Amino acid sequence: MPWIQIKINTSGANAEAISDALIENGAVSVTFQDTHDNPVYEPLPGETRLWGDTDVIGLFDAETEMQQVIRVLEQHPLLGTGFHHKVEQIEDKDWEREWMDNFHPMCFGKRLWICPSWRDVPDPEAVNVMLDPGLAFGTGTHPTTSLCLSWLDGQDLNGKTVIDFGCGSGILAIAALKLGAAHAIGIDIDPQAIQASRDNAERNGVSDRLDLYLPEQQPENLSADVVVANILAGPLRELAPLISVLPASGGKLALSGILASQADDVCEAYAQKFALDPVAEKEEWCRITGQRN
Ligand SMILES: C[S@@+](CC[C@H](N)C(=O)[O-])C[C@H]1O[C@@H](n2cnc3c(N)ncnc32)[C@H](O)[C@@H]1O
Repeated sequence: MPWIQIKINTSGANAEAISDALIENGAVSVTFQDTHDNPVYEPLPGETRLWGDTDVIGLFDAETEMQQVIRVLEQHPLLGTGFHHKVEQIEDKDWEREWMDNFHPMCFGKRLWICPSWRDVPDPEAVNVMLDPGLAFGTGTHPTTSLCLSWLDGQDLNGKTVIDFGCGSGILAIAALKLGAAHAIGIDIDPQAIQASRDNAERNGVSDRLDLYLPEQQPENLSADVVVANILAGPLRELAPLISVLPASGGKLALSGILASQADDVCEAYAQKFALDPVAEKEEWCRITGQRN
């Protein structure tokens, strides 16, 4: 079946918002592509973001009234009337392959790389996590995952225990183990996430140091030196009584999945038990970190 593709050139900072607008207007998938086709995005030290010049490519069903979609997109504050775009009809292809071709190794912080498991590592001396997200969330391309990865890279994790609450692909737990943590626990409500985390742990040779649980299987009185939870603001607030007691006294906490506009609400739910750091932001998302009293 043929498809209609719209390609919009933008900055890396605006790419996620434009992707959301395409999905809201009926795109069945959206991919990001470096406009200049660099095989590997090389961020400046300490910087983690999409390419400066990014093509956002939305794929629509062949029956879609594209002129109507374009009229709606022209109302978007980041696009405007007559925004620059290219529409073309394309033949069906192997979309899984297409997605894999567009997922490149990415660097977070100073030493951590997330590498698609089907690619070569750019730097064998770095801390490399080989990842295939399968059906789970967590490739590193989302700002919330990226905020958590760069925070983990900045921690001294040597010999520490880490809980990854909402582990998805296992990306944060596995990164923590590769960065020196002795033991990690991943928890997720989605059995496919547990499976993806297990596969990725094996791929990275850390499965003997990663325990995975659905919430109902989770042992009582779990505690760790470091806890990361990249879920959404609502569940983070709701689960604050449970998540707050996971870090041991003096232990560290990082929360994400939170829009910057929701930061105050989430901070309020954790402020009693934690000395909170300044909130870190990336695009419209943020990360809250702190140390347990
Ligand atoms: C945004 S993804 C984060 C995945 C990965 N940790 C990352 O940083 O990319 C959130 C994950 O949390 C899981 N999740 C959502 N609510 C949860 C809950 N109440 N308890 C445990 N996991 C939850 C979802 O199934 C999903 O895999």
